[in-house]
Amino acid sequence: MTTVRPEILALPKVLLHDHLDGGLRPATVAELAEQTGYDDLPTSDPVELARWFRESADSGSLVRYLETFTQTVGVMQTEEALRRVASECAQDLAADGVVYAEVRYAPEQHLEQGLSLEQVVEAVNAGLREGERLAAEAGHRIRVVALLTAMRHAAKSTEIAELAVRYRDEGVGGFDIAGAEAGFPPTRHLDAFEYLRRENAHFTIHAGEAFGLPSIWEAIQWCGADRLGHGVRIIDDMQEVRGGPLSEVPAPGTLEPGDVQLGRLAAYVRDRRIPLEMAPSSNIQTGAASSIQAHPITLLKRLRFRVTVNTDNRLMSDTSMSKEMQLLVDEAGWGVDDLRWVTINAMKSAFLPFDERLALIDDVIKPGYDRAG
Ligand SMILES: O=c1[nH]cnc2c1ncn2[C@@H]1O[C@H](CO)[C@@H](O)[C@H]1O
Ligand SMILES: [Zn+2]
Repeated sequence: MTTVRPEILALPKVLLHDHLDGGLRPATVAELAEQTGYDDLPTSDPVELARWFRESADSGSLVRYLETFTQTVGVMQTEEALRRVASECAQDLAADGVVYAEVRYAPEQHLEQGLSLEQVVEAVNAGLREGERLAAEAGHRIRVVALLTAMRHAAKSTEIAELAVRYRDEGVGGFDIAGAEAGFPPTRHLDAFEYLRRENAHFTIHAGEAFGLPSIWEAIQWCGADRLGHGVRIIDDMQEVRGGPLSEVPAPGTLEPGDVQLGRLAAYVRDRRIPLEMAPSSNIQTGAASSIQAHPITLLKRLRFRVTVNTDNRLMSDTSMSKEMQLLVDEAGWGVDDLRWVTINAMKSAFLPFDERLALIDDVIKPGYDRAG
């Protein structure tokens, strides 16, 4: 059990990778199931439900981890449910000190009871706006932008990319692909990515989580991703100077920068400042990393890759931005300066216009960290 210290809770945070359908309050899952007639939940007790999600997601396999989303997606099939989940998401993030968040979800997964893609996007947007307003009334200012995800095993990516462009001035910041990685390379969706580039739109790709370097390479060099979802496996393209591949070093997080040599792809990712959206607890659950102490994020930070800290799925990992930060402090030797650095990294990497990113850095993030001393 991680105990979050008040100093960490008070820090301003920026969250780029958080799934709307991975962040429901357990009590809301139970209530929505009741209201919408969903009867497949393993239990309706919120405490048991919270444990069920965490334990089921703890499988060490991305595919089994993803099975738990059947339950959350199952209760998010009406406008009212989507609006409520989005509103609570914005409020929960704000209460955790998050000042800017990009929250993603796959509109194509919310059509089971007859909603259109547009109704899904508009219901989520209405909920996010309501959540921002309620958070501000409670004394926490937050800005939340939606990212639209297409599922990599499906064939809707061009349609979803068009949806993201259509709503880009109404609360949608960009596009993503997610789902099981092995067998579904990002190049399957090349048409969608080429369309987005022609439209000057932004996108991130889940890559290098369950699957290795080829998926990272495709995401960047074929698809042109602005950012990588996770990208943990980039360490497979790094060598220990005197030894073998870093992926075989038990605790790469403890190596010094001088001990490490980068391959061409890793060097490219660092040279081009490609943001890595890492989520330590989630990466342990899916088997992409073995522990917080051994997580490559600490070495990558020392090597000055553009790393960011994220929650991925707060419900499945029983986590929050504050908990992820506290874990890195307690188990990987991070200090407040490191947290400040990754927070500014994240804000620089946001799918928001440059002047707005700068304003949040100068007016909110830096003063917040200065106050923390
Ligand atoms: O870590 C992850 N890797 C890949 N896919 C994911 C991860 N977390 C969630 N999703 C998938 O994204 C969908 C839309 O939000 C979720 O329904 C889940 O299937
Ligand atoms: Zn994710």
